[in-house]
Amino acid sequence: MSEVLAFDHVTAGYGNAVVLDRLDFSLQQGESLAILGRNGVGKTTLLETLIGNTRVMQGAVRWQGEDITRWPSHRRVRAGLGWVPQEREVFPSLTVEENLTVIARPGGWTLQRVYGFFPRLRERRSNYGNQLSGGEQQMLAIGRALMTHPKLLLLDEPTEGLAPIIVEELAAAIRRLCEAEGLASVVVEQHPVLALEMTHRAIVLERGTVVHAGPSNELAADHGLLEGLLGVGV
Ligand SMILES: Nc1ncnc2c1ncn2[C@@H]1O[C@H](COP(=O)(O)OP(=O)(O)OP(=O)(O)O)[C@@H](O)[C@H]1O
Repeated sequence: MSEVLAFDHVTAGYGNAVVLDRLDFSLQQGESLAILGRNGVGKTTLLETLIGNTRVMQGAVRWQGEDITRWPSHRRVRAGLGWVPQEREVFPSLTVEENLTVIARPGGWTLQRVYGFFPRLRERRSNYGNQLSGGEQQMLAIGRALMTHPKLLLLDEPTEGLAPIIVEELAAAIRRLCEAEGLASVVVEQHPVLALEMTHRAIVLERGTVVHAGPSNELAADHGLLEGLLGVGV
């Protein structure tokens, strides 16, 4: 396995406000990583820094051996970073099919392949974005990222506000994308147990820095550590 993504001592934030403080982590080819931590520790900011929406004051972000720290977002997307934002950002007045095709580029993922992956989107292909349930919107947001042919999916709280049965369906789809399609992923998730089920490795943030890094299954099995780091009763 080779390293595809690395944060080397990254200090980043918004304006003069520092949120990530000399943060280090790396990701191997095909690996999925959970970003855990209490509210406000910088999880979303880490994803925003990966896609190029923050100010990096120090350190470097490396993707497939290249220093992308100063690259604009669109260049990062072209280089294989697939962004699934927290707000889903589905276009409300476009149909499912238009949402999928509006930013599509030629490549391995076609409309039919996305529909094969999410049959529910095929059924809803003529519905407008604002007629979809939360779960369908999330599928559409992932489908839209797939249409940019990512090598790494960045998922910000993909199951937020969804019914438990949809959460299970989405978590299974995300796992399948990693295992069957070989996509790497970085997942920010409020539910640590679910996040650990979905990923190979996890890091835990506190005040913008990594306080724990290790295999997801080991952290999931260590209830005392999990509770100490995140304050969750499991
Ligand atoms: N656009 C922004 N401009 C200025 N400060 C911001 C911005 N977005 C987030 N912050 C601040 O950065 C800090 C970290 O926020 P972030 O959303 O990254 O944390 P988080 O761990 O994802 O939190 P949560 O679990 O609540 O979503 C917070 O103090 C927040 O107020």
